[in-house]
Amino acid sequence: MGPSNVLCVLHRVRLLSPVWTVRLGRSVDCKVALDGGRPAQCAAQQRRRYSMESALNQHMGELTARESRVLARLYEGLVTGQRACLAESITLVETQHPRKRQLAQALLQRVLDHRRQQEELSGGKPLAFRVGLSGPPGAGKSSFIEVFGKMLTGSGHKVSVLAVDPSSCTTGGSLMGDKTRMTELSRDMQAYIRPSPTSGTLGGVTRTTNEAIVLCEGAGYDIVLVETVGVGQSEFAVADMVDMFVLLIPPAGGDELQGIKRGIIEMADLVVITKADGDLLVPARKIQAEYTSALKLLRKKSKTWNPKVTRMSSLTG
Ligand SMILES: Nc1nc2c(ncn2[C@@H]2O[C@H](COP(=O)(O)OP(=O)(O)OP(=O)(O)O)[C@@H](O)[C@H]2O)c(=O)[nH]1
Repeated sequence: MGPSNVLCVLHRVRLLSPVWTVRLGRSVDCKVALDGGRPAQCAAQQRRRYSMESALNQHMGELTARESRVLARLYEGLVTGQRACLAESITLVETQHPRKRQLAQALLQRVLDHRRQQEELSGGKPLAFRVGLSGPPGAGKSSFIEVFGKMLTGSGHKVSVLAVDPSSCTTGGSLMGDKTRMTELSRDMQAYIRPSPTSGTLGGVTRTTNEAIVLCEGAGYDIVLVETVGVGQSEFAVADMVDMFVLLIPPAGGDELQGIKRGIIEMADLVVITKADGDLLVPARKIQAEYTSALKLLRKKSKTWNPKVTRMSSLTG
């Protein structure tokens, strides 16, 4: 058992994902809000898509010559996969400055248009797969992402990691997305790691994260991992933006099922019991059995997918 197990599940889910996201019956508003690039899966989604596009157009005032140059530079750099331009573009969408917000909206519009063209060329298949990863502090999320991310880049994927940390709103910076937590992956040229500071509200998490996802996809990253600390409301918003939501649970710490909000368990498509090695292997097995029973009691969300519980170790596989 190990990250490769998760990779297998991910591949299976990816095959199902176009029908699956809709069948799960989730609110897909967040995902569709800025996601004109995905093939329209139902009339309602299409309606939302058009209303978002017209909203974007309305907000776009006249750009100055300098702004147009900045926009062209960022767009060209982004779609040709330049990491510096991706970083600058994400900073732009995170801004609170009204004029820069307009520029960000114009950039997003161009990136969405580009992605739509790319998707048409690939026969309507979504170009990227989004995975949300959540768990309590210390669950082993960054260790898992490090190993899992390397495995994905090793099999030819381009991976971006967005670390959402709503607690950082007072400083405006992100504490959680510190690159030093994923040293190997941050050196990998096929991976891009980005803390995603928020404007402090749930709406802030939703907007900036959603827009950052769109930019990463526009820059050619075909797997987008969104990491949240499973202690607030932000993971509910993130769960709605992704194709697959993974809950990471550590084996130690007492009554784990009590400690995790039931609602988050209900959102999970895959539960991963982390640190299943050494002395923690036995408790990991026990928790795996508990979660397997707990998930059986929950209402089935999808006809095509049953949430799974697996265990892994970032140290031993
Ligand atoms: N034995 C063992 N320890 C692990 C494993 N994965 C992570 N750890 C340890 O668990 C601790 C927390 O790991 P992190 O990966 O930083 O956990 P996190 O969920 O990202 O933590 P936050 O950044 O606080 O949210 C570290 O001391 C790791 O060395 C594992 O697979 N096995």
